[in-house]
Amino acid sequence: MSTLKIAIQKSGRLNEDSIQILKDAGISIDNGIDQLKAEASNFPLEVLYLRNSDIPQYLIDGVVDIAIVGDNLLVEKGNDIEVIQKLGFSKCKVSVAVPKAFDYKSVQDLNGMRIATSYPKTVLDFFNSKGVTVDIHQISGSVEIAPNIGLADAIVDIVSSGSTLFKNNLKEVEVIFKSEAVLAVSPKVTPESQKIIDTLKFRIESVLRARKSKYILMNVPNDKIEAVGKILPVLRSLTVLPLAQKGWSSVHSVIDKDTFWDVIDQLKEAGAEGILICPIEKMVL
Ligand SMILES: Nc1ncnc2c1ncn2[C@@H]1O[C@H](COP(=O)(O)OP(=O)(O)OP(=O)(O)O)[C@@H](O)[C@H]1O
Ligand SMILES: O=P(O)(O)OC[C@H]1O[C@H](OP(=O)(O)OP(=O)(O)O)[C@H](O)[C@@H]1O
Ligand SMILES: [Mg+2]
Repeated sequence: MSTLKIAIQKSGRLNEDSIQILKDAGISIDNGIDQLKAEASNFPLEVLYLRNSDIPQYLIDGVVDIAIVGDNLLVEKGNDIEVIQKLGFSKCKVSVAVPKAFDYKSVQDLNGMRIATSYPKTVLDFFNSKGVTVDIHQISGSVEIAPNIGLADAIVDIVSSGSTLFKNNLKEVEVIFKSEAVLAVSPKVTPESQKIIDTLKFRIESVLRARKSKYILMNVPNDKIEAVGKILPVLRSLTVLPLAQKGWSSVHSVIDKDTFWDVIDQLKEAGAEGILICPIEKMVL
């Protein structure tokens, strides 16, 4: 059987979450601290630990079959590298920011200005689409300092909490797009590798689904089950099991992790008691 080659970031913001998602998908690998390559012990997968910024080119060349990479880098690369799964971590925005004192009204205000960035193609495409001409200064890091040292009038960089902008006296004025870590596939992938990719994707989907959900159990008087059932969004139907105490049942379901506090209040009002919320490890539909 052939082995799938996957690229993940060697060190940085994506490294730990990338390894964790593979582990949660049942694949055991080392953390890449002292090595550039590792074989999974229980899945046909070879992991290459690379610089995030080098990964799009490795995908294009077919050096790796698949990768976990920041979507912003695929956008910057501009080739049609297929994204098969958004992974829900390393969420950020690629934004335009200007000094706080800049009286910004619209993107036209940046016509003829100098923009510092690590993402020149993204910047060019964005301003071209708005009919605005800018002068791009490409730098590879510490972009937010550029306006303060007179290198640029504005910047395009990654924004997450906004604290780097704040500390450098800048304000976000345009969000070009939102990014997160994604699973991307090489255009040169072979049919044999594709089969392993399908298995891996299936596992990762189950992990992501489980991360979004909680398992909920509660005791409900039998005459209130219908009312409780209306509150619970269920996969197929509720699981209802009789309790030792006559007239009561144990009701089980799956709920969205972000909304369970709201749902719990409604369930209590509808007559549910002894509510338990548990994590779900995997969820296969
Ligand atoms: N502050 C942030 N919050 C959330 N996600 C971020 C943030 N900064 C960057 N990211 C996302 O994480 C990815 C990796 O960022 P990181 O700073 O670790 O690496 P890098 O400087 O792009 O990479 P490398 O040195 O590996 O080439 C980025 O491409 C982006 O998608
Ligand atoms: O909005 P915030 O939460 O402040 O995050 C944004 C900052 O995070 C990233 O830098 P990082 O910390 O990865 O440093 P780097 O430039 O050395 O990669 C990015 O380049 C911004 O500078
Ligand atoms: Mg960074």
